[in-house]
Amino acid sequence: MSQSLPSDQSQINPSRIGVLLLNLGTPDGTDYWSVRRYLGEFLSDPRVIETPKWLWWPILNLGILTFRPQKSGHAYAQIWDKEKDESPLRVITRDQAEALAQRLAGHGEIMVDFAMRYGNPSTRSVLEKMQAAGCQKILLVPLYPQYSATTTATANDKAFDALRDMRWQPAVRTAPAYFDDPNYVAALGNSIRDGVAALDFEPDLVITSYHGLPQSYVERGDPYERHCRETTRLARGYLGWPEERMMVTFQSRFGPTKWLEPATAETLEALPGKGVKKVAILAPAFSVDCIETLEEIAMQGRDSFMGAGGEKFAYIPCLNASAGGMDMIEAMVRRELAGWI
Ligand SMILES: C=CC1=C(C)c2cc3[nH]c(cc4nc(cc5[nH]c(cc1n2)c(C)c5CCC(=O)O)C(CCC(=O)O)=C4C)c(C)c3C=C
Ligand SMILES: [Fe+2]
Ligand SMILES: [Fe+2]
Repeated sequence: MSQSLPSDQSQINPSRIGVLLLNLGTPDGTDYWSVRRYLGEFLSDPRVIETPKWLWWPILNLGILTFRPQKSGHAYAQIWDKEKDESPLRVITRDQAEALAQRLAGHGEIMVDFAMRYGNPSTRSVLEKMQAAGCQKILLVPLYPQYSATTTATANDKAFDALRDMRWQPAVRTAPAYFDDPNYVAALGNSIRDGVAALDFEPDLVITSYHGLPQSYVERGDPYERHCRETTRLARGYLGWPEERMMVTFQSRFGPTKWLEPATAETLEALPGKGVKKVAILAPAFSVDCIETLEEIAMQGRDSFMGAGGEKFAYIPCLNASAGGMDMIEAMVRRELAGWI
C-alpha cells in the first residue's frame, strides 16, 4: 500500500481534483539502452502484443530488442528536441498539460498533470503525486481520439494498477474516446482547412494516415478501425468536401502479421503512378507529433512519395497544444468534470 499521504491528514484538501492527461510514452534518450528499455516495456504489454507469452518472449528479447533499439534510436535522433533534450511527444504533452492548467486556473481546486503508459513520467508516480497533494477525485484523460485496447484501455489499466495499491483510493473517472466529438471534428477540420490554405499548391488528395493495428485485433472486436474511418468521414463532412478528396490509410506496420490496409507507405509510393502528384497528409490518431509523424510520415513518407515521381508533398501537424486543439481538450475535460466542479 502506498504511504504517500501526509501523516497529518488535516493538511489534505479533500475537494482537490486531479486531471491527468495520459499519453503513450517515449524513450528518455536516443541511445541504445534508453530505447531498449522503452521498447521492452511497450512490447511486453499483452494489450499491445497478443501473441502468447512463451512464444513472444524469445522473439522480443533475442530478436527485436537486440536490433530494433539502434534503428529506432537513429530515427528518434532525427526528430529529438535538442534544446530540451527530450522527445517531441513528451515536450508537447507537457505543453498541453500546462496550457490546460492555465485554462482551468479559475478553479483553484484543480491540479493538471500528464503521465505516460510506458517510460517517464510514469502513471504511478503522477497519481501518487496527485494523491499526496490531496486529490480525492481524479479524471483520467487518455489522449487517443480513436479507442483501441492497445492504447486507451492499457493507459487506464496502468492507472488502475497504481490505484490498486492505494489504501485511500481517490474516486476516478475516465474520459471516453473522442473520435466523433463535434469539438474534435471541428478542431481537426479547421486544422486541415487552414493547413491546406497555407500551402503553395492545391493538393490532388488529402490523406488521413492513422496508426495501424493488426487486422486480427479488429476481428476480435477492437472498434479502432471503425472509429478512424468515422473521424475522416465526419471531418470531410465538416469541410464539405467530396469523398474522393480524402483518403484513409494506416501506417507503422510492425511484424509479419496482416495489419489494417491500405498501408500509408505503399499508398504514397503508388499514388504518383496513378497521376496523384500533389498530396497533403495528416495523422489524426496522434494527439501530438512524435516519431510516427515527424520521422515516418514527414521524412520517410515524403522521400518515398517524391522518389516515386510525386511533385508536392505537405505534412499537416497534429493538433498539439494549438489554440484549436486546446479548446477541444478543455471542452472535453469540463464536460467530464460535470458535477465535480
Ligand atoms: C504491435 C505493435 C503496436 C501497436 C498495436 C501499436 C498501436 C498504436 N500505437 C499508437 C501510438 C503510438 N505508437 C508509437 C510508437 C510505436 N508503436 C509501436 C508498435 C505498436 N503500436 C512501436 C514499436 C513504436 C516505437 C517506435 C519504433 O520503434 O518504431 C508512438 C510514438 C512514440 C514516440 O516516442 O514518439 C505513438 C504515439 C496508436 C495510436 C496505436 C493504436 C492503434
Ligand atoms: Fe504504436
Ligand atoms: Fe514507426
